[in-house]
Amino acid sequence: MTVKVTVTGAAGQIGYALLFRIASGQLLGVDTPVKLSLLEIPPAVKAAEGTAMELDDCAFPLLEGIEISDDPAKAFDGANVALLVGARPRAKGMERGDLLEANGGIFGPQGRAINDHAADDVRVLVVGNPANTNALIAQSAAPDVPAERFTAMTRLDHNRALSQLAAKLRVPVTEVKKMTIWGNHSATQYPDLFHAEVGGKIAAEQVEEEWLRDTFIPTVAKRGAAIIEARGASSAASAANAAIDHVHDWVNGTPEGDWTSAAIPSDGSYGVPEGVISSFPVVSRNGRWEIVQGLEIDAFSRQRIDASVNELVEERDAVKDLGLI
Ligand SMILES: NC(=O)c1ccc[n+]([C@@H]2O[C@H](COP(=O)([O-])OP(=O)(O)OC[C@H]3O[C@@H](n4cnc5c(N)ncnc54)[C@H](O)[C@@H]3O)[C@@H](O)[C@H]2O)c1
Ligand SMILES: O=C(O)C[C@H](O)C(=O)O
Repeated sequence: MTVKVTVTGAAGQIGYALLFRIASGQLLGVDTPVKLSLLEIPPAVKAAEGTAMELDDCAFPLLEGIEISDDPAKAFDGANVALLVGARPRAKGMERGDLLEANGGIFGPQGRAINDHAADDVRVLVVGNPANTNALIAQSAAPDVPAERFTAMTRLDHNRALSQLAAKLRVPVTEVKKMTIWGNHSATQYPDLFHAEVGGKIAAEQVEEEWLRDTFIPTVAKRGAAIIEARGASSAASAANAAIDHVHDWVNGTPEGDWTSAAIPSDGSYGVPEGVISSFPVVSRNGRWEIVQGLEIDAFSRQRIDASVNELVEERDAVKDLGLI
């Protein structure tokens, strides 16, 4: 059956890195035909049309059609997968409240359009920052869609953590298992090496304590800013790659004996207040994310998880005060 994938911010740099991979079958598998729906704001529709021309020019066997719109109701009509990439970036002099409010004006209406027009099985991944709280805004505007279908992306942080650890221990990334990113997709996130394993042994026991605390955690947590500094623009191909990984695993399942990271609505696990969209260790079974249960959390990890979750609670309270949820 053909799957309709809606991508917002389709003319942006992540959109450009994402759409061709979706159309080639990397999002859902090489047996699944896709229809793409591109949502943009009016001044960027022409650029989206240009990208659509290039998609046509690839003659992808799986790509059954492309629609372009500036109307969320049309763009999400019948969507099975919604990738919410377009967001309002922080401008000079903008306070955090202004940023949350500006994004509320995007993710509220998009959430409502998903509620009213998307397919019953819609799965939503929010990439646009601040991703966790934007996902919460969209979710609260979509009361008829099960809350668990709204997720935010921390898979890029997860992949960054895999790569940093593998380089440190000089092993292939495939040897690193059970990595976890906890909390917010922000500099407070906590990449956890106390449950990660390399060669079947706990990763934290294979690195120096100082490296873990003073190099690994800040390198992963501040990698987004380091990329902006180096490239002069935020991560795009790696962000698109992580979005592909997230949806692919959500739909197709995570491998046995391992887990991944995704920001999903909390059920109260690990002391994270219910409803907050926080990153957890997760597996996907039968098309649903499940939080990995029963991990022991020591004092070091507890403090860091709490710091990031507190930031999420503050963001939630701020958007509540603004009437956005
Ligand atoms: N979660 C993550 O790991 C992660 C990683 C990298 C980037 N990001 C975030 O992803 C977002 C997109 O990044 P980018 O580099 O593609 O940005 P970009 O500026 O290149 O593109 C954003 C696009 O979104 C469009 N847009 C804005 N408002 C829209 C709306 N209401 N509806 C539809 N489209 C809209 C813009 O016209 C633009 O084409 C940013 O918020 C960025 O911070 C998140
Ligand atoms: O866009 C950003 O602020 C950075 C981005 O979220 C990233 O992690 O690369």
